Amino acid sequence: MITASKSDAVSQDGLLPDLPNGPLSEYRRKASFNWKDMAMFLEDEDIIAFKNKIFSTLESDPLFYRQPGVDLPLEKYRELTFLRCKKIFEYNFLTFEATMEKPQKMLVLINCLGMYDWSLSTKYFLDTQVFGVAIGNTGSERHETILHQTQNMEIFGCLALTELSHGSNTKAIRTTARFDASTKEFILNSPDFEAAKFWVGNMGKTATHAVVYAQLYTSDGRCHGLHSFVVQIRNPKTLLPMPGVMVGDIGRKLGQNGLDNGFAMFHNVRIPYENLLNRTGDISSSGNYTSAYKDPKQRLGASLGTLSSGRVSIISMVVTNLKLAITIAIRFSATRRQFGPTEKEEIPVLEYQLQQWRLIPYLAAAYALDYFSVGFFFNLIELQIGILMKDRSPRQAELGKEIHALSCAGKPLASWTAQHGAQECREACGGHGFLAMNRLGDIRNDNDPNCTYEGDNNVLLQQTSNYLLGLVQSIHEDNAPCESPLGSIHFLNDYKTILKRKFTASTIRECLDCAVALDAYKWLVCYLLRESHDKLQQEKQRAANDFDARNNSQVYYCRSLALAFIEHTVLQRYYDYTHDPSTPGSLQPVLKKLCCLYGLWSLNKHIAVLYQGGYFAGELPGRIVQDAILDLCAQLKDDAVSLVDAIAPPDFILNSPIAKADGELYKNLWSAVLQGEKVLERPSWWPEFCCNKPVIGKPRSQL
Ligand SMILES: CCCCCCCCCCCCCCCC(=O)SCCNC(=O)CCNC(=O)[C@H](O)C(C)(C)COP(=O)(O)OP(=O)(O)OC[C@H]1O[C@@H](n2cnc3c(N)ncnc32)[C@H](O)[C@@H]1OP(=O)(O)O
Ligand SMILES: Cc1cc2nc3c(=O)[nH]c(=O)nc-3n(C[C@H](O)[C@H](O)[C@H](O)COP(=O)(O)OP(=O)(O)OC[C@H]3O[C@@H](n4cnc5c(N)ncnc54)[C@H](O)[C@@H]3O)c2cc1C
Repeated sequence: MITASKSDAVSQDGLLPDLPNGPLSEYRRKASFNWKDMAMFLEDEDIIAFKNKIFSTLESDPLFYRQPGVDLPLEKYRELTFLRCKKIFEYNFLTFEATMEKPQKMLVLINCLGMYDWSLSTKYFLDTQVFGVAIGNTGSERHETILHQTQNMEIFGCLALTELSHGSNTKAIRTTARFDASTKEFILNSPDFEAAKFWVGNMGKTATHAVVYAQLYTSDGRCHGLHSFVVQIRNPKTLLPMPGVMVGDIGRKLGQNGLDNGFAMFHNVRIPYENLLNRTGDISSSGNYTSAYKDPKQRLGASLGTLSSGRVSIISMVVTNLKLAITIAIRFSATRRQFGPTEKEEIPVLEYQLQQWRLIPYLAAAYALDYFSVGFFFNLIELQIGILMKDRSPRQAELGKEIHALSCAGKPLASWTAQHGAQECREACGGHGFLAMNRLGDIRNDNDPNCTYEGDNNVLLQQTSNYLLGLVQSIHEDNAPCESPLGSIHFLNDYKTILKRKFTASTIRECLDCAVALDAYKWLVCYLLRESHDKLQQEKQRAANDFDARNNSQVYYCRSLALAFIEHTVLQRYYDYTHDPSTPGSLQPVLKKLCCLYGLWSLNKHIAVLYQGGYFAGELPGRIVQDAILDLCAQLKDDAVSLVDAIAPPDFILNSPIAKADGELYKNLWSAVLQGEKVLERPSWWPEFCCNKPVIGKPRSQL
């Protein structure tokens, strides 16, 4: 193990306490790097100190005490989540000034609270950020008071776009907001129960205000499309519904049950006309409608633009889940022994090639996607600054489009990777992975809706492929370069040359250079772009309309294109980072291995297309890619424990007895089981067995 220099060690020790000795120590000794060096490379001192402050505050507050795996009744869980949310307001971990100084702290706070409990994190951020950002992005100065009221919890917010019968198809939202010139108000109506707002987080029990998306009608009866409005739905003094509002809770979900998702119907609800969030379209007091966006399609895009910030943040949230799950599975696998070369000696299950192949690629994915998520968040901040500064330059517009395209594929890639990873980790921990107290079930179930909310993954991917297909014309006209603010499409300028390339590596050793996977990805994206474009043209000739043509070009074409494109982007960014000369020499070898493993493992899922399109030929490419994956897993297995140590939260936050930092798997699990409520008591219904014996074959009357 390589150790830190003396001065580094001093600052590290304050921020990153030593991990306890125990059954994990052997793996820790075998690591090729110092986990503290890694932790301090991944995040700077200020961020680590900020995380420590959040974690230690929660741990020392009795309100945040919890027993692993305890299933609270719904009402109790909602109440507790609300009380904790209120406490987060009191702690005020992140002031406005601190956010402005270092915006990424917002993401850190979302994730730290999420690591503790996602219901708490989403509750808090739906109010303070999702509601707040929607107002900030699409409103104007006249809405500032509402933002202030949110910050000190005078009011509580939510974002209501989805309706009972429409979610993805936002154009078809049916709630109406009609301007009444006589009173200078909008009147909101839900035409019927199918147009009730539905699924809205915080709306079930707590929200007093909602950003409501509705079709705007002027008094001449013209519809100007989807706009957003601030609507008061409950009285903040009583939490009772406002006149004309029917609001309720949609009930128990598959996860995140501390959060109250709700519905609302509006019956002639009057709001001042100033409550229109007027960035994309405005109405004068006399009722004249104006908009800078003449094209209704562009206007729709602009009013939905605010969703991008949620999607970008979700990428980081799901990577956090992957980090939690993989920490649990790796620590468990390093301490769980099963079978061995001799009857006397059993080996940790992490020593099995099969276990390594199931887990270590997810560890690599956690590192690569984490890096992407943070960098991409900075890109979002740049976009946000432009929005707030009212930047109307072409670059700002292009940045919005590129972030939309990347987030519409980034969220699917990351949320699915976390979802599959959490399930693999659950199974990798065998039966103990299925015990609620070990938390893998909660991680999986709380992660799951990320595949759906802020846009269904499969629907969103179509936005990314649309963006790429829109570039085909410039690609064919050589004098119109493919350019974008973040550079994600620059490589398409070499489209024609890239398509002529073939896989040239002939040994496993050559494949261990990450550039091999990166080159293959460049070819894959170009190939899928060409094939998707051709497929779409063929379908257009065959199908009755463009709608059918597009739908029939998704499977194996546009969908794969969007995923390959985002995988390429993630890999390219991670490659540049791990190969940067400023990356410490002591960490570079392990980081490069992670990069290479993530690249080859992801690429391996496209192997059929690589053969189909002729980039791979013969049995060698497929074989050496697979052998290289196994080789990298074997090389990384002694680093795996230290790699999770560098990203794991403290035990109190991780909250999984099988994965505590001391590695005392059995002692911790046994003690958690014995501390369970009534664990050694006979059941209260014991006489049902002992006295009231059944008469076999004769059910008793229930009366
Ligand atoms: C600092 C931050 C902190 C944040 C802190 C986070 C905390 C995190 C807690 C999260 C907790 C979960 C909270 C769940 C909250 C919900 O789930 S809210 C509800 C979310 N609902 C959705 O996302 C609905 C999904 N559907 C849609 O967004 C859109 O309708 C679709 C599917 C993207 C487009 O549908 P369509 O009718 O086919 O329209 P389409 O013709 O493709 O689009 C029109 C144009 O607009 C453009 N466009 C559409 N959307 C956009 C956009 N967003 N941007 C730019 N352009 C766009 C299109 O690209 C297109 O442009 P052109 O191609 O014409 O140039
Ligand atoms: C936990 C949770 C919290 C939520 N919070 C909020 C919130 O705070 N505010 C809010 O407004 N909404 C919220 N939502 C709603 C969420 O945004 C929607 O569920 C989401 O946008 C998907 O819409 P939908 O449920 O109507 O699915 P649908 O659009 O009905 O999709 C159903 C299925 O059809 C497929 N499909 C649809 N269209 C196509 C197509 N064109 N091509 C191919 N397949 C297609 C989809 O892939 C999906 O599998 C939340 C949802 C959940 C689960």
